[in-house]
Amino acid sequence: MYVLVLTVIIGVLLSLWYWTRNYPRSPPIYPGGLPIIGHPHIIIKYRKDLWGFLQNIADYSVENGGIVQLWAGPVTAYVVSDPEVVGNIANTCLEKPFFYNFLIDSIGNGLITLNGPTWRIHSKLLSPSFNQQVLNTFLPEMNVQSRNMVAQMTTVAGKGPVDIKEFITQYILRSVCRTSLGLESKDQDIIDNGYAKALEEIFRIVCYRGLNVYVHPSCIYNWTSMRRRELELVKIVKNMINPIIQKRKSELKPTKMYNYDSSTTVSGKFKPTLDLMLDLSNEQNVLSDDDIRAHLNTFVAASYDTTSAVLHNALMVLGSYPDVQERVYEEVRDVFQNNEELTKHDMSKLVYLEGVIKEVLRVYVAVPLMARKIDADIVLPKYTLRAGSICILSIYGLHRHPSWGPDAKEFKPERWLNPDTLPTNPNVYAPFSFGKRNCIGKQYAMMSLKTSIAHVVRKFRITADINVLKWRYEIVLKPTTTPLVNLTLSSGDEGLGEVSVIPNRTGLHVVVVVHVHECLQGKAYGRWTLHLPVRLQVESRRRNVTNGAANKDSYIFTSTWETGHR
Ligand code: HEM
Repeated sequence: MYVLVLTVIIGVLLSLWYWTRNYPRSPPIYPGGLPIIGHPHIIIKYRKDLWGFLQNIADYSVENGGIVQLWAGPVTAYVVSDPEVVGNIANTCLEKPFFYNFLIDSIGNGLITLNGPTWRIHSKLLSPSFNQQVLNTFLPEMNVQSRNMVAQMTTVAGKGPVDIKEFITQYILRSVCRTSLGLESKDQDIIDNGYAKALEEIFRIVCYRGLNVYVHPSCIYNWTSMRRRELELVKIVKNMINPIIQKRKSELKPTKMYNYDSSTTVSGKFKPTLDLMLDLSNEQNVLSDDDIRAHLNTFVAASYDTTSAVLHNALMVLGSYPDVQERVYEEVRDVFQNNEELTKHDMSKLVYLEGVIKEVLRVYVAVPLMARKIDADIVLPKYTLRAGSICILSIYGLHRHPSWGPDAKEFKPERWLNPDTLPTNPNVYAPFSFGKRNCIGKQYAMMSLKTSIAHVVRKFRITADINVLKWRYEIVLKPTTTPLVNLTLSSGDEGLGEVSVIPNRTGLHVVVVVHVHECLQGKAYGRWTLHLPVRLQVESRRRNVTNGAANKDSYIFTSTWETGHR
């Protein structure tokens, strides 16, 4: 009798499973799924190379008409790389799936995790803090922080292959913490040593939980040492950020500086995002202290990993493609001229650099996947995506879509210079997502990347090889090994004093006086690119470089250029 009942139950479950998986108009199923359980065992098998597994699924989706289906028990997920379908879902499904909630427990409910009408209201309220007029006021701060990063990099220039990650992450953190929290330089330690490190670790824990199904249920997760550590970190973050909010509140109240117009600024330079939020909380009573803390944490967390990964990739790419680097250098030199800082007008002149950044974001995509919850059945020409399922949108797949042409996988910044060489369908490019929930910080990120890359390229010649790197998935794609770069000081026309060129038997004997920048004093060695008023052959090589201090802030370099001509 029992055997009969058991057989009937198993039979019903299997039929249910078969029916739901092969629901009429269901997309193709990714191979290897087990009845009822689905695909989790494959994730466990590939846990050491999760990115390899995710790439396989994305490729399978491209090869099978742009959609593929997977499941874990009752949860169905579609991986979509068809540009039309991705566009449709990004615009119509605005809710995030359950695993985004893991972030709420730790950093609060900010724009990334909010759903429904609250997201709509907060998103509308916060967008003014990222409009172009406000971003322009952040530019001087980005220049200052870029110069600090360059000065730090100078200490390792000429010392062979080095790891520059710390300089990059500090640049990103300091700029974003100062522009969003309004922290002054004296508070630098709070940023460098406490807040950011705690947020970074929280993010790592949340990411681990998201990728490991067995710690999804709170009843299990709450008993883990990971959760205990997470709670400690949450406390650290709260204890740091609450006093900052309270202090700023008390500073602003007496002067009634709340009204958010871009002319009133903290320390006479810019107005941080925190001020806008305090204004909204004071005048309109719409944001609580908890909301403010959640939004600030979200901005720092959302920008830190992403923008530093892209900046790192961009510098690696420049080091791997010397011709591209040379062209960026020429453009940057023309735009900077003799100035120390880039202005808002300079931003639009850095056309080639913008192409390079866009191509880095396409080929070395920072956020390769994002997810949405499907709230009502979506009927597509071939398939129906069922309500209650999760949709993984493959940005990685879009960026390799056949409409990019046969060279889709190649790094070619030139394609951005001529609109005719770009795909006609705009949906195949989405490094910052698209639709209504796209990245609020995308202009901020572009401005920060342009400024920092321009400052670095102006000062250094970079050598690296990005093609040796392998990648791991942690929401943001990161290299599995430490990427190393060679930095060599270069000198453009800035700082260049008198130049005398004396022809000799083998070529040209060049004597150059270089006025050395403050931060380079005592370290002016390495290779210098000299842009002479006369055009030398490309194959010119410089040798016999000698240097000696002429006075406090200039050096004399003498060198012989073999031109092959006389
Ligand atoms: C190169 C750097 C960046 C990249 C590649 C990037 C990418 C993305 C992507 C793909 C999303 C969609 C995520 C999803 O729907 O699951 C997103 C959302 C978001 N990003 Fe960024 N981001 C970058 C920089 C920034 C910066 C600098 C900030 C803030 C200062 C920021 C704040 C946000 C926020 C708040 C959201 C959630 C928007 C919403 O749902 O309303 N991001 N970003």
